[in-house]
Amino acid sequence: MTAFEMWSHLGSVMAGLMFVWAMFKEYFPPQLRMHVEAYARKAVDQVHPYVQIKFPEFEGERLERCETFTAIQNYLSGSASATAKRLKAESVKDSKSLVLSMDENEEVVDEFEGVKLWWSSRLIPSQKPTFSLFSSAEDRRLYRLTFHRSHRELITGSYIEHVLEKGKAVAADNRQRKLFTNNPSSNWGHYKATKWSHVLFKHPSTFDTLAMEPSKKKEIMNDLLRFQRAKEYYERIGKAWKRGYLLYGPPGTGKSTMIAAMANFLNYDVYDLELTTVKDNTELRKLLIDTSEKSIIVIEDIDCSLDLTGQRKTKKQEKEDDEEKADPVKKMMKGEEESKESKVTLSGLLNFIDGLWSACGGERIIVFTTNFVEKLDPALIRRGRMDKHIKMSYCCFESFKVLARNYLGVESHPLFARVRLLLKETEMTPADVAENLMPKLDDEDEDACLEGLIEALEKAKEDARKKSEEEEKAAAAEAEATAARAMAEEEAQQASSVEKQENGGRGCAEEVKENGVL
Ligand SMILES: Nc1ncnc2c1ncn2[C@@H]1O[C@H](COP(=O)(O)OP(=O)(O)OP(=O)(O)O)[C@@H](O)[C@H]1O
Ligand SMILES: [Mg+2]
Repeated sequence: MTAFEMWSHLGSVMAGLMFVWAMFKEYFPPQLRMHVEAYARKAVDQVHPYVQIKFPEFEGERLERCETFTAIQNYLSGSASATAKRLKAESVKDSKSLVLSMDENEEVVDEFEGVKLWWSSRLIPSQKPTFSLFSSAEDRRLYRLTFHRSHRELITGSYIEHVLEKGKAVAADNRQRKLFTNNPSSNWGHYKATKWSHVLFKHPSTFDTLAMEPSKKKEIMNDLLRFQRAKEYYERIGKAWKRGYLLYGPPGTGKSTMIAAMANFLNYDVYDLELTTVKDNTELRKLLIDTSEKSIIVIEDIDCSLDLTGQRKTKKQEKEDDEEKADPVKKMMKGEEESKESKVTLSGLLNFIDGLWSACGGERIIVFTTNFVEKLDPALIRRGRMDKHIKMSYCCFESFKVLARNYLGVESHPLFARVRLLLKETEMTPADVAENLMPKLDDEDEDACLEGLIEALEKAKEDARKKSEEEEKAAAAEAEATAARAMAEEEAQQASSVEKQENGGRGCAEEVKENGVL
């Protein structure tokens, strides 16, 4: 029997005595009875000065697993595995490793701000009669917290909150991260259908393996860390706990790789939002509300997903609209066509980023990627919406060194000097450099790979030189053609003005003549 069960027993005995006392109290005069009652209660409190709180595993009419219970289980997993003698290993939903919790009737001691508390685990047997010696599925577990009544305020005020917060943090560290993609809304109505489908997120990219200028990389990592730790700051300034990143640069410079590295660094889920399958702004809103905290919401190639640029109608569109009004058949056909297209608008997206998102909890990062930053509407990427603009550029020597370490395991090599020079003179994406560094044959060593890369760089340099020569030639030819056109136009203009003068002279003469006649 544990110490607290002894206390509980003593408490029950005292309660029993109180009951007996109540039976006989009728025989005592009221004045005396009040005095004796007060003394009796004080005596019970003296011998049992502890308060207990129960946290059941299931709650509500539908007996859903209580989040508080799971948080306590996670919180206690550390101290339970260190001190409890009998443990239970359970695979908790979304957890990547087993959670160790104390077995029934075990007890662990915890300390908070110098105050000692006791946690125990209990099993409440099912009410239904059973002949099994083992616990049945109907049995319910609970955690019981016991503390001295003098600490009631501290425990109910801050300790329980501390336990839940820490428990959730343990769960977040231990959780299996997921990559979500949105389902077409036509499937949403189906039985058990969800707005998002997920797979386990196991991308190997990290900031360590990401090829990028070290100072730029450090800056991004610091920015992410600052964001992650800034819960109180965002609360204080009254802003939603969110941050927007715009990654732009040519294809193959590592935009998608960077998103994976961010997710691994922050331990967040990733929601890959495919805008072209989202029918309208209402659907967009529903999807975004359905995302969880600690997540990165990604919209790749934003310039291709939507016509986010010119929102105003052109003259041609206005004319078409007028024609449609006059012709109902044309209007119907256009309606069908439009319904096939995405009707998510720039304003819908901006409303979400600014307003709605702010209302649905915090710790979310949104990342937009594009190959053509200049095509984007300035309203979409202004600071505040997209807080940080990150340019992903062609491979520099520092980036190459990271790739050489990743792909070949070499930190330095005599051929590095040549690579450095060539990378300064030509533009090659990290994706192409990586491709060239990858051994093509089993027996290809680092020398062969580096030589292959040098060859590719030299070829790229030569191609770029030829291309620029051709461009120069084309530009010169174009300039020549323009000059010739301009000269021809000038000549034509001169000829027409001479002709006019001649005609004009004749006109005057005729006039004079006519005047003369008059
Ligand atoms: N900066 C980088 N660091 C490490 N690997 C990179 C980097 N850039 C590209 N790669 C490699 O090239 C491949 C393609 O890169 P990634 O998909 O990230 O490019 P992207 O910029 O997203 O291209 P796109 O604009 O076409 O989507 C990656 O799988 C990765 O192996
Ligand atoms: Mg990409």
